[in-house]
Amino acid sequence: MSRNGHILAIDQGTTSSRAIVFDGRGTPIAVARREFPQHYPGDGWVEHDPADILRDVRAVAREAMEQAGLTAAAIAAIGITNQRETTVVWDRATGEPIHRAIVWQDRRTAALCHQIADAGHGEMVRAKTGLLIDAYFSATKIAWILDHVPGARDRAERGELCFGTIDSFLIYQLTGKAVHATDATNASRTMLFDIHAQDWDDELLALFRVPRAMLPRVLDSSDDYGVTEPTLLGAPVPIAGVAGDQQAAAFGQACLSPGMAKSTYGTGCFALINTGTTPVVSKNRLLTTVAYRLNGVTSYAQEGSIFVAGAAIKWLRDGLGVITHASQTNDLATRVPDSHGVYFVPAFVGLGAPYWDSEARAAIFGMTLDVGPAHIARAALEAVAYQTRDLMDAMAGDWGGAINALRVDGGMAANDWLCQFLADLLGMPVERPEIIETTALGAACLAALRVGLFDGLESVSAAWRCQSRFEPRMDPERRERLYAGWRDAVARTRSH
Ligand SMILES: Nc1ncnc2c1ncn2[C@@H]1O[C@H](COP(=O)(O)OP(=O)(O)O)[C@@H](O)[C@H]1O
Ligand SMILES: O=P(O)(O)OC[C@H](O)CO
Repeated sequence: MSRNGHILAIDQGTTSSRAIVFDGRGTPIAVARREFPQHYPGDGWVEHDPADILRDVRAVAREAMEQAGLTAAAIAAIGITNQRETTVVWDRATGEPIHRAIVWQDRRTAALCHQIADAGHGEMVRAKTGLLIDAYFSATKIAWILDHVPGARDRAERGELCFGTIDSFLIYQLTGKAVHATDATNASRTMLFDIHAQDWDDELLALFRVPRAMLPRVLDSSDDYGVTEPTLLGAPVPIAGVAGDQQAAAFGQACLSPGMAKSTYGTGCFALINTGTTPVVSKNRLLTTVAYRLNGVTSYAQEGSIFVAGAAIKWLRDGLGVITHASQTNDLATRVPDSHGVYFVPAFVGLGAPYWDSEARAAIFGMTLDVGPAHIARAALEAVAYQTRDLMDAMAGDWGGAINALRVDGGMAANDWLCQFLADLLGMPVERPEIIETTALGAACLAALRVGLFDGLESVSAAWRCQSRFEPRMDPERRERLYAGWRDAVARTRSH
């Protein structure tokens, strides 16, 4: 951020809510974070209590401001970024949710999705939304709430209920119920939004049985989202930037021209490549999605979503007990010359892109009696790199042009060994930025553009600085041999 003024970024994620204050040069000066409870009320069901989310977002926003020693007068704007697809339905008059939020990971509508796909709607959905019919996206989650909360469907038809992803729910609440809006990146994850026409689509609304009256207005990612209630920070502050977290990360990584790619390693892994103002339809089961929309002009991305990355490391810690801290995997991996032929396919909740096999389950292959914790830890890290290679090969096939480097971020990107192995396996440089909080930075940049702290996209590129660059070192023969072993292991976990 080139001029005076600070930006408050709110990053509402799957397991925690964060608020980060950025100074005028885009440097984070204060961070507050709270974890909140996950609810698993059924097999494959995952819910969040929107009241927990709202309470924590308010709290972390104030904590970050206090830490930074700032009042609302010093904040030029707020940027919001969020876990995507997660669905909230609330009462327009009171703002009260009528059900807990159904989280993106929730599989309860998988059977409904199979039915809709079997009825032959896949092509139409794909052509309009860029998505594959899957329980991951919001559409069938909304329908589920309308079908299971008594009277909800009629009330939704009458316009008494609002639907929103988490961004939209927060905007509604933080503006004192004044604004019901979302941005184009979040809309593109609902399976109800035509990414070419940039509008909700009647054919999709009819197919998924979602009344138009409950939908938010779709604005640019850098836009006027109203002002916060004075009680939040002591005075009203404009909300000026909004994007889904993976799109915000790509923006914060300055992936602003075609062919630039990022991969975020948190609970899951999400790789995005900017394809410019032309949406590229994947031949390799990747998603086409909105990267950002500025001044009414849409930039698109291709996305590969992997459901388990850091979650496998968490499982080594909490499930298997072979480590006490995730960062120990770095040392364990260097303690052995290789994984001793062990492959760990972390399909704990099925496989995402490019396989989309929700019935596949995790497995560890190739164990002999001399395999120890270091080999397993190494295999778990390697799996993250192999899955990224799956995505990057698919992207390269669709994209056609050169992908010169992969920019990485997220909690796992702190692992040097992983970054080096990733570069080796991709045969491509891997770049880690100085500011690892790229998701929040992206939301801050979007807000900064709107309120004039940034002049244009060049300022976003200038704010990105490389901290470490990992060059590929592995010989190609070894790289391909290792990767062939992974492909074989994946084939053995597939459900069909
Ligand atoms: N040094 C590390 N090496 C490997 N994995 C790590 C390391 N640090 C964190 N992780 C993993 O990264 C994840 C946390 O990343 P984070 O970006 O905070 O996730 P999220 O935003 O999805 O909650 C955890 O699953 C953790 O196991
Ligand atoms: O909250 P995260 O970082 O796990 O990201 C979740 C994604 O947006 C889901 O699509």
